[in-house]
Amino acid sequence: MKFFDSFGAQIGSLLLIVTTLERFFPDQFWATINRYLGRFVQFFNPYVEITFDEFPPESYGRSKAYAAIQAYLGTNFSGHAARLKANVDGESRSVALSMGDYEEINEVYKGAKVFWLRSTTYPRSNVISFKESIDEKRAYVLSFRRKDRDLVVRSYLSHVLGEGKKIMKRGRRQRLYTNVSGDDWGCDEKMMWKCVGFDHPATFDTLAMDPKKKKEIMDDLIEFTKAKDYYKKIGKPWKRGYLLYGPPGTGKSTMIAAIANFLHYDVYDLELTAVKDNTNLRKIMIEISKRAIVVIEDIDCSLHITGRRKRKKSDQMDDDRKKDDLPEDTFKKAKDDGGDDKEDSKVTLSGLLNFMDGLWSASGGERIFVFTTNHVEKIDDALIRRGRMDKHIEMSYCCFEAFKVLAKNYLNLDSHEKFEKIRCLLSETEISTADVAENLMPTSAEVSADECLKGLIAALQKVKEEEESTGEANKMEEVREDSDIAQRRKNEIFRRFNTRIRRLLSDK
Ligand SMILES: Nc1ncnc2c1ncn2[C@@H]1O[C@H](COP(=O)(O)OP(=O)(O)OP(=O)(O)O)[C@@H](O)[C@H]1O
Ligand SMILES: [Mg+2]
Repeated sequence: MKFFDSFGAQIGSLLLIVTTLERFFPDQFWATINRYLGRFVQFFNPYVEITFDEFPPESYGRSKAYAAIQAYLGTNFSGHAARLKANVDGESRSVALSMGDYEEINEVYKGAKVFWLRSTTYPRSNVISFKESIDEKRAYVLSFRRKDRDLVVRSYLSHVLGEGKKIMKRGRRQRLYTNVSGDDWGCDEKMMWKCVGFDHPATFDTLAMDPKKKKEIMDDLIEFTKAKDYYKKIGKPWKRGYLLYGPPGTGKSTMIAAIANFLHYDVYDLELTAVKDNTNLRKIMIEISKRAIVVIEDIDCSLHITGRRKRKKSDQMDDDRKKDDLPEDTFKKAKDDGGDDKEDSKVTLSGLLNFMDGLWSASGGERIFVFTTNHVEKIDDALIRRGRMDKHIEMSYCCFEAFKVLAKNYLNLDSHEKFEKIRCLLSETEISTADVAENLMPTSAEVSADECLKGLIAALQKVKEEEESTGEANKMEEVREDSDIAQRRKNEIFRRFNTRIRRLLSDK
């Protein structure tokens, strides 16, 4: 007891001395003391330390080296560590293990003993929270003896990074990313993309389109993936652009899924309206991994980047009203609600072009850009010129070849007596592939393939009749318009003639 009393008193006096010294000497003095103390300790320390930060301050995004080390250690040493972190992949139910905080493991490599420590530094905060902070700084620290420096730096590190990359590739699932709205990044710019596993079942086998066109696209994709050296030789970034255009329900989104599954690439679904400005667009770009498909759906609906981007949105709405024949009062309300230029996103055409062609676009490589639109004529030519969008693919209304793919997939039919009738009707009507697919899907197990085809024929006939009646109506409208114009012309001639006669009479 006596010992503790005197020990406590000594600590108390020491603290008093330190506080007094702190008050009399400037911060600089203490920084210098610290530095020399560090050097002194370092001089006698037989170990060297290398730190691999998860988010190195001098570079954008998550460190690839950190991810590779995590995979390497998680796979090879999960049996040795006492505390582990588990990352369970919901759909595939696979479990990826990684070292827990402050867990240390060691390994002997070609006679050299190395130590790995996973460290986490927490931000200084006055608020106590039990939730994982987004500002935590995680790192792996590698320690080894000075004498092994060459072996570790030259050989061991490349062994770890190489093996880690291989493990990551083996256990990798395709992912579907979507960008988080710029406002929600807060101070954490690591959260630009959110992702889920990509499980879309569409493939080129299930994609209904002309087989010749399909093969052409598949060949183009294969050529692209093999052409790394070629792109390097001609001095072009290794990327390719596809523009998919056509009416709704003709398979544009399905085609993107088929491409992703064919190449086993991740899909980055870029929602441009959620990107604040060009700077954010560039930051987002840098985060995209290589071997990725960057998709911008309905590009014509993105503010500021369509062909007539300099016009005010309200002018555009005036045109739309005329086209859609909306009643004046309904239109006025819609215009008041959203017609003014609320600039949610300030991404401009030049920002987008820079995103695709600029210096940053080449970082990573092996990227495919896909734009989709229902109105190709509305898009600025600069955006879709050849070289930027290398391939323009029209997804048009369902043709007989596309129908045959659907019949095989949905009803397991290669041929049927009703096919001929369907072929004739398809050549006379404009129906989306989605509508045809809908009719081919049996509503219950009792519905036979024959009944499905009958249903499709009925639907096609209905579409044909509607098209004919609208065609008639349009013709009548045209005739009426023509006669109106003729009448107006007649009136105008008559008016001029009258004026001239009156002038002549008054002159006399
Ligand atoms: N070419 C096709 N091959 C196979 N299925 C198709 C095809 N086109 C449409 N479908 C079916 O119709 C549904 C809608 O198709 P999808 O979303 O790909 O059309 P889209 O062209 O992207 O339409 P939108 O322009 O409205 O986005 C799909 O889920 C699919 O079942
Ligand atoms: Mg779509």
